[in-house]
Amino acid sequence: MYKLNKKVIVAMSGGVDSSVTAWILKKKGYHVEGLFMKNWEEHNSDSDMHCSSKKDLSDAQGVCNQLNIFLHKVNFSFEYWENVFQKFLFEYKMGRTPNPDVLCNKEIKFKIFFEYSIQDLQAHYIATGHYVQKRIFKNKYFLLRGLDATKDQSYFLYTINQKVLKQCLFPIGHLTKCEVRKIARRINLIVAKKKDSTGICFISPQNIKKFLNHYLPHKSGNIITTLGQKIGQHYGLIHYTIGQRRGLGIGGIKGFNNIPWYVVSKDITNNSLIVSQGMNNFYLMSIGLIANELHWINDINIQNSFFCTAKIRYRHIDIPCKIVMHKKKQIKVLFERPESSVAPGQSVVFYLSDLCLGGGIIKKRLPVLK
Ligand SMILES: Nc1ncnc2c1ncn2[C@@H]1O[C@H](COP(=O)(O)OP(=O)(O)OP(=O)(O)O)[C@@H](O)[C@H]1O
Repeated sequence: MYKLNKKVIVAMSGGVDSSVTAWILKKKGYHVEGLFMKNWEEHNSDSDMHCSSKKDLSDAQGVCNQLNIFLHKVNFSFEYWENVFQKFLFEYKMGRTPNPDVLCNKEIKFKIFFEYSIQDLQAHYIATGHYVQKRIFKNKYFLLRGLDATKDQSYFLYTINQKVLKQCLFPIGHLTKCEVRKIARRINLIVAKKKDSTGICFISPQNIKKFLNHYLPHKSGNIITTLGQKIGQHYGLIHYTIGQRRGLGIGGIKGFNNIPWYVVSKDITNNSLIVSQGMNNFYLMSIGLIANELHWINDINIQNSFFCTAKIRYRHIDIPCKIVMHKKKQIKVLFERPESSVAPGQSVVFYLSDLCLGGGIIKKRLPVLK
């Protein structure tokens, strides 16, 4: 018997998380169908640049056969190209560090994937294998961090809205990755031992440099210190991010001590990379930031200032902070103590304990006063 005759479309990636998600929902009695989406056309890049969506599709199909559920396939590569990829490239071109996973969730998974499932496939819910949790209180929906702190993905989902959250299920959010793998092994899923995906949705981290080179004009230029001394050459500003230490190739320079060098800013006009020594150097430290493109999951009155914690990038610790209104549609985030390596373009996501409040895009950092 189907649970209350409720139909759920599970976003199946061919990975272990979404496969266990489908199994859990089926076991609970929902009418489960899978949906695999293709977001990238191979002819858009060299064949060795992208990870194989063919293999993922065949894994998703294999799991659906095992679980005896139907798998739909849909191609959103046009929408991905227009609404995610173009913005991703533009942000890189402007010297910022965008987060494609945040954009993909906002524009694809929890927008057109959602609409397609609810409207065209007439589902009551969609489900994904994200490590996040959902709660309902007084008819309002809340997004919580995943129970497994090492896998929590709420950072990537802060743009979700009430209407969508209402119809989303996250069946593995209260489990650890270890438990999910254990379930997969116990029920003999063909993907039980498949490696976790890393990096941008469709491209491995090893290929990101090659990939950006393929799409963006770039030229080498000078690496200069904050005092204007030329100390090396970079191979295209797009390849560097604020706070980056590795890959600069400028160790052991005559006249300088051995403290490591860090990227502190990019001078787009002069195509120069500005560096300074030490992770906590003055040029890298910020007392806060300005954020725009704000999204709040629940009603929050930002006219009044409030205290919470902020994550300035995925896998960064929570920073205690105060939020105050800045200009229209912008907020000022003031850290409890100065923080290193705030990178414009990244998302800043706010929490009250495990509750994800929402977030925005880092527009600029607020430097410490000299
Ligand atoms: N190509 C795809 N088609 C359908 N759903 C997808 C696809 N890629 C990702 N998803 C959905 O988004 C969720 C999170 O994606 P992410 O890329 O973070 O994968 P993951 O954490 O490695 O999960 P999985 O083990 O399921 O691949 C997946 O669990 C799945 O529900």
